[in-house]
Amino acid sequence: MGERRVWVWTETAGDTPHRLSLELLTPARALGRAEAVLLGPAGESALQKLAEHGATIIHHADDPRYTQYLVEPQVATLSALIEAERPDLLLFPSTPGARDVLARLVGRLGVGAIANAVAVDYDPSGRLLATVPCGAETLATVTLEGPPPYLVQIRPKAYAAEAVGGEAEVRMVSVPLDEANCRVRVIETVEQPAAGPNLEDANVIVAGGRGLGRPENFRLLEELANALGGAVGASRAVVDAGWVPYSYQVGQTGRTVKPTLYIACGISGAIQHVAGMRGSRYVIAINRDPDAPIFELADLGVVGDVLTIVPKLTERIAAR
Ligand SMILES: Cc1cc2nc3c(=O)[nH]c(=O)nc-3n(C[C@H](O)[C@H](O)[C@H](O)COP(=O)(O)OP(=O)(O)OC[C@H]3O[C@@H](n4cnc5c(N)ncnc54)[C@H](O)[C@@H]3O)c2cc1C
Repeated sequence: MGERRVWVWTETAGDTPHRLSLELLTPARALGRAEAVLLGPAGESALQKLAEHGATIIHHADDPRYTQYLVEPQVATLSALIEAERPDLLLFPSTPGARDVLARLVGRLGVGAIANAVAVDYDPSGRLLATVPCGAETLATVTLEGPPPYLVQIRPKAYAAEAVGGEAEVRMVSVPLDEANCRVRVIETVEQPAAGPNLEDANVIVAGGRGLGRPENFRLLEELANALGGAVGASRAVVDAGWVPYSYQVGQTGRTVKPTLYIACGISGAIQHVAGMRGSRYVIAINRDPDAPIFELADLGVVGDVLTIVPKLTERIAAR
């Protein structure tokens, strides 16, 4: 058997590859020959960055319609490429766009896919193994039956992006783009301004839940986060209540974060919340209910009123 071909679905943010796609080049390199697929305009620096992170081949198409229209043209071209080249494994980042592409590929190609994986590997017999969290405490190892290609979507920060240096051959994709697939046009994109560091990049996250009582009390978390150089996150309960924007939400239907320190303030610790922050190195929980599930996972638990404890903590940290 020749070297495995592992493709990484690449999205770009501005003129740089999305950080989550760069992360996936790390397992791709470990499992075989890492190749990137990038559909849409991209500058030399984006291609260079992919090469630096270990892509040896970049399948690239620079037609602007790939980004002017939602996923259909990308899916049509990617499935034609897969049929023609038969890669062994495709890795997708956990972005909304990649989720959409993955689901449509499953329908088009009739193959299975694994979503939400935190690790991917092959066993000595060549069987694909992916590790997937099932709830807060359990990790399952799953595989895909049948012949490749296998499709696996990986969670953020499951792997670290590594600039290993290197050169890549850029192969321009020759699949013609069919106008019939250009049906859903992007009219406008609006970036929601976020204060403080991006949640996914933050080393410290101070997250708040319904225990804060009122939206105005999020100010206390902002002050603590500022003192620690961190970002503010939230549970879905308070996002649904309109206290903070969706961009703050941590959990199964929000962001997956992996900071060094996660301070959960007035958050009960529902499994859907824990799914998004269980990878945090240290967890401090402040909750007035000593039986709150969040304490099962916390390295340090403080039983008490978050509205009293957080300002004191901020004061002490700011005084240092
Ligand atoms: C399909 C699905 C997806 C979901 N996705 C997500 C998701 O992505 N993220 C997410 O967070 N949730 C998600 N949820 C919702 C989740 O199940 C919980 O409802 C939610 O996480 C609860 O938020 P909370 O902890 O803020 O509120 P609560 O569960 O109401 O907990 C509030 C906590 O605050 C404590 N408290 C109250 N007052 C104080 C005080 N003064 N001081 C200290 N502590 C206090 C209470 O003891 C309690 O533990 C999802 C649910 C479903 C069904």
